[in-house]
Amino acid sequence: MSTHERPVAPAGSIGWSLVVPVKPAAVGKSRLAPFAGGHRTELAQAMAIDTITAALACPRVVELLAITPDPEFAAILAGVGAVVVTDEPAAGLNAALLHGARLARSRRPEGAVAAMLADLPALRPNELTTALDAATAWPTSFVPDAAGVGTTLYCASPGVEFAPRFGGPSRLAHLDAGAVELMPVPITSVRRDVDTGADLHQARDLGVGPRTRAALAAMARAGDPVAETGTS
Ligand SMILES: Nc1nc2c(ncn2[C@@H]2O[C@H](COP(=O)(O)OP(=O)(O)OP(=O)(O)O)[C@@H](O)[C@H]2O)c(=O)[nH]1
Ligand SMILES: C=C(OP(=O)(O)O)C(=O)O
Repeated sequence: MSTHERPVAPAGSIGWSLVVPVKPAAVGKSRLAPFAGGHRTELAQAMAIDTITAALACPRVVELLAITPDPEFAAILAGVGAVVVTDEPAAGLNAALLHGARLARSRRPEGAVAAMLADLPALRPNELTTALDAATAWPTSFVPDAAGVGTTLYCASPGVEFAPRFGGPSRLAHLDAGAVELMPVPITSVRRDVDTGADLHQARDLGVGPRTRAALAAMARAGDPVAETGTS
């Protein structure tokens, strides 16, 4: 467990265990390769660290479990305050999330559990608070990604089965499974996932965290077109 100082949740609010999956940076964010070139690994790591740092600043997040098979990156994530979990059973995203959620519930049996993707570099802690507070009204709920196709946050209230269906058109998969779409609430930064150069431009305009800003500056120095002009 980290000894990092955490914001204090107001009395009466529900605390969440947040499970955040992170692929090894060397293979993750492959769709950014055409735009980030040699900076892709650095950028993928920077976005994950900014996402996790912002989530840990949300007072509703009691514990953040980062799931990664990458030991070097695990040490960095532990350094910013995450509880690091190994990627088991190494059977893809939803299996890793189920593993993380089981562990979260073994640590906090009555707790609420959510899964959030690690590619939200403009995440605002107060907007995550808004989303998690809205989620407390429903057994299961989710936040669609900015494109309205995927999902960035999936939430299961205390005692409710945690059954994430991330991957591809997961908005529809979560709706089909009976999860409630948390819209419309002002949570632009929770929806702003980054898969492409165009997404990166949008996130930069919203305001990314310091690690991502530094990675973009390094890309700009190297003459990367997205970092310099925002074109994809
Ligand atoms: N621990 C873990 N995290 C995963 C796994 N698959 C995906 N993720 C994470 O889940 C989120 C969404 O992943 P994807 O969209 O599949 O992959 P990506 O790395 O974001 O991007 P692409 O390589 O361009 O598909 C990211 O935070 C990934 O790091 C997995 O098998 N294990
Ligand atoms: C896995 C997902 O996200 P993406 O592939 O867009 O990162 C998803 O939206 O379910």
